[in-house]
Amino acid sequence: MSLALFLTFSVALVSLIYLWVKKKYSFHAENGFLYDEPSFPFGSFKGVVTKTHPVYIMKRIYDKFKGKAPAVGFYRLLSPSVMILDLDLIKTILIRDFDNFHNRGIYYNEVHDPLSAHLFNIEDQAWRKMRVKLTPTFTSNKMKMMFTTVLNVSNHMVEMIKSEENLDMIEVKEILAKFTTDVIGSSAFGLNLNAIKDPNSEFRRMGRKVFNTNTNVILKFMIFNAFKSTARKFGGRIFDAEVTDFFTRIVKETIDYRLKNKIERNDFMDLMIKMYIEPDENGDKLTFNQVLAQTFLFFIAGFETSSSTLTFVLYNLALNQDIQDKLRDEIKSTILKYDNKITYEAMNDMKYLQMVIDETLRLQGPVLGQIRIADNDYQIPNTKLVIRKGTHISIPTYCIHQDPEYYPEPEKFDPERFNEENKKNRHQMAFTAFGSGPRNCIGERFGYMQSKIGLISLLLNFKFHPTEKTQVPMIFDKRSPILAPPDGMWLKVEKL
Ligand code: HEM
Repeated sequence: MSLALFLTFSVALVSLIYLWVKKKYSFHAENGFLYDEPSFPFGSFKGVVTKTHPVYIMKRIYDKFKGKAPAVGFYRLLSPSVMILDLDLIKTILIRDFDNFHNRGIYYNEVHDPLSAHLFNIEDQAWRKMRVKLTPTFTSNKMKMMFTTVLNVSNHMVEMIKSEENLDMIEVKEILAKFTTDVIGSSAFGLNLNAIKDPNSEFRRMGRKVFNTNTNVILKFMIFNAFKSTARKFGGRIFDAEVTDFFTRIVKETIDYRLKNKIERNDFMDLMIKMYIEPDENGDKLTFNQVLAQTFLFFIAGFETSSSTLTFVLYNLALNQDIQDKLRDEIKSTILKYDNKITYEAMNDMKYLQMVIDETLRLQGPVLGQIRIADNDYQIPNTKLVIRKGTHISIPTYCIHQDPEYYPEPEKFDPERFNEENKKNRHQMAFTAFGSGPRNCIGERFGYMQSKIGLISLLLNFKFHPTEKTQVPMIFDKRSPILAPPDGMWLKVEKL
């Protein structure tokens, strides 16, 4: 090829790419939306992971456009997204018009990446059927049955902390992650994992592998999501072979062992095994891969969210000693009322405990927001704006939780925001740490229960203080998919 031909070809190619990108980035303008000016190739997310956490980018967009329109456009790489700013519209999308917004539009690949085809990601009828099947796992009755198992695990955690030689500077995030790993291991897999005591716990290592993502993994996830059908065609996998093989082996061994020894434990695995071997009223059974994916989801959804919540509760209590003392007093006096026993009923009677957890979820809730995808074109009520079919929708939970219109002095930790009266006077959508509508968090009860049990045990035995390594103010770890402290959570622990 001559140089002139080569140059002509290159110029033509660059011009074509330029026009294609320009067309992509004109989507919101063409649809009449206010939008955040994108820059190639990250769209609105320039500097994500390398410089900042996506939640700060979302907050910049929210603060700039809130009050100017019910919704604003932005771009994830080249894909258009719409952030919903108005609370009434959020309610309409999540609840009233749920039929048009029932999917999240997240990449999954049943064939090449079976772990990814779980309840959080799957769509349409497959999601509906699975949600109906899994809902009975999380009733109050089921929680009550698992209560003692969780309490036993939390007692192990207390013993482990007591045996530490130096309590002046302890990294509590890792201890709490081991606690919730053991809780999920025992309640979902029926295994006595002992990650708390075992520094080489395989389960904990797998958990770290899934959540301690690096730039490559996050970029891969963004690219697969931006080009879903191509990624599917080429067998794109989010989870690496080691994680897939580990969970496949554990689930298979657990099922085989229980079936062979006729073991029934009334836990999550039991329910899955029943759905695996017994057809439902339509004659459908779950496949092994379906069982595998849901069990894996319960593991990843269950341990990191709750351990992160617990980590931040301890952080907030260390920085607010008066609130810590008040909460400990409530725990002690409530237990006295219940024959000096920590019971399911006593736990549910601790109203201040609930308020402290909710205020933590407001300030540092692990999940940044809710996502949905528009099934069909959708005209935003009382406007001419139309959200086009296939557009990604973002509900900016973190930004709403930080909005001074709903929470005056938003950076202040104040559990009273969640007393009955304040809750009643606030818009229902101003607090959505567990999402809302038919696709909300299915594990909410379990998340609260393990967080509460962990806190009751810890506060009865220890007092928590900040150290010089405790970060104030908190700047979230830019590499973490959920909100997490950047270098662990270092606190001083005083034995009581
Ligand atoms: C403090 C703890 C937790 C928090 C803050 C939390 C938060 C959330 C949020 C915000 C969503 C998205 C809801 C939406 O899009 O409307 C979600 C979904 C989900 N969560 Fe949780 N979660 C927690 C604990 C758990 C636990 C313990 C489990 C299971 C053992 C769990 C399982 C799930 C599942 C399966 C979904 C997807 C539901 C669906 O698509 O139908 N979560 N969670």
